[in-house]
Amino acid sequence: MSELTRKAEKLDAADELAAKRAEFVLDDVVYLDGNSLGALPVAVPGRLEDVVRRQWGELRIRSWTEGGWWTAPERIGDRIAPLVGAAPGQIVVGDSTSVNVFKAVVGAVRLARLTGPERDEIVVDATTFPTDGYIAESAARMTGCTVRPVEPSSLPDVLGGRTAAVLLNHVDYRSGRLHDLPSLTAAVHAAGAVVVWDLCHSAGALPVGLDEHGVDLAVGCTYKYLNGGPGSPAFLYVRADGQERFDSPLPGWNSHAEPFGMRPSYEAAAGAVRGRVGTPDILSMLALEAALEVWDGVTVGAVRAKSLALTDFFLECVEAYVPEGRVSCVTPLAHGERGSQVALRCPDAGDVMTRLIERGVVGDFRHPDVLRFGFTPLYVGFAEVERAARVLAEVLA
Ligand SMILES: Cc1ncc(COP(=O)(O)O)c(C=O)c1O
Ligand SMILES: Nc1c(O)cccc1C(=O)C[C@H](N)C(=O)O
Repeated sequence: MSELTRKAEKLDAADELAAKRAEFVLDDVVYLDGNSLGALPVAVPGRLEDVVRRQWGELRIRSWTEGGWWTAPERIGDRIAPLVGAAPGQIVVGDSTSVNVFKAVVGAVRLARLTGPERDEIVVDATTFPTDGYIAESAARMTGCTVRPVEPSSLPDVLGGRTAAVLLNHVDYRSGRLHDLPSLTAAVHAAGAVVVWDLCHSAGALPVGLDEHGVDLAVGCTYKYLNGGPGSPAFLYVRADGQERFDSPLPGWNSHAEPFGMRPSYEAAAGAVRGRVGTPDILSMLALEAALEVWDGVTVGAVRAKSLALTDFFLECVEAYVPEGRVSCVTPLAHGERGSQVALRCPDAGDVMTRLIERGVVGDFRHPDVLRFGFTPLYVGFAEVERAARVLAEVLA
């Protein structure tokens, strides 16, 4: 037994989250792609069966009221809230992340213009996941703004009296770099602008502190570290003291103060409900609700501690096993700058990932040359990490 195998055994034995793995459907594949699609929680199939057969099949329309379907977006938002450091009443679940980026960015420009009508720039993280950039472009055209791309580290240099809104990713999807949410939020506020954070790669992986750091608006998906399933609905956070001024560009009837009043004129509901649009996707939404039960008794702090230990150990194993110079690490080594993934660059990354998957180690490939490995602390163990690095070294040899 090698030294690293022994170390993995010790780390697994001391892992306080180890028992959580049994709450997921897993096999002997090393699954390091939870930053794309989280694994299936054991509770989900049975819950969906009930939702379909009893709630839909037997109760039918009654489920909207008696079964709590109508209030699911806010109820599930409140279940996500503590995971991202938000008090209740500020998060609604629904629609895709892309749609919520649209609501948040247009809403942010409208908020900024209440006090600065001349503001006409939307600043966007230059390395953003593409959908955010595409939507910011469209939001800019609709609001008479221009988009200004910037590396997050240079953000303070471009902020000014013209900045209306700033859209940033908390963790970069490709490199795994964690951006400094507290200081960047403070810089945006000092310029009198409104910030929107995309939490897709941090929600459920590390502490976010939305309320603590005074974030205005945030969006995130639920199918990565929150394990809600393929295409599960996203979430939108609107800070409590901005809700009354939040003017959604998609004011569907579900966000109306009195939706069943069927009135021709629009009056926005109070609270987080104002972020809703139309009829929620109940099957996906209630699958997500069941998936979130794995968080009972788990703190985000414990998840973060294990996440850092997993990524540290993976880097240590890669360093020990992989021939020198064969890959270079794109993810920052400093804990304060690392999300819950490790990205390694190598010229033949596409082929390498195909061969890794054939050998039971699943990560993903991001164009043009990045191998991405995501570590979900609720179900990934240290022995698996050692095995992944060992197989990677064999494939690269
Ligand atoms: C940072 C980020 N934003 C947005 C998305 C996707 O948005 P949507 O849920 O609308 O597909 C992803 C991943 O798919 C992402 O990584
Ligand atoms: N949302 C996805 C999908 O529908 C299919 C495949 C992958 C995804 C992803 O989530 C990709 C992911 N956001 C990324 O960071 O690359």
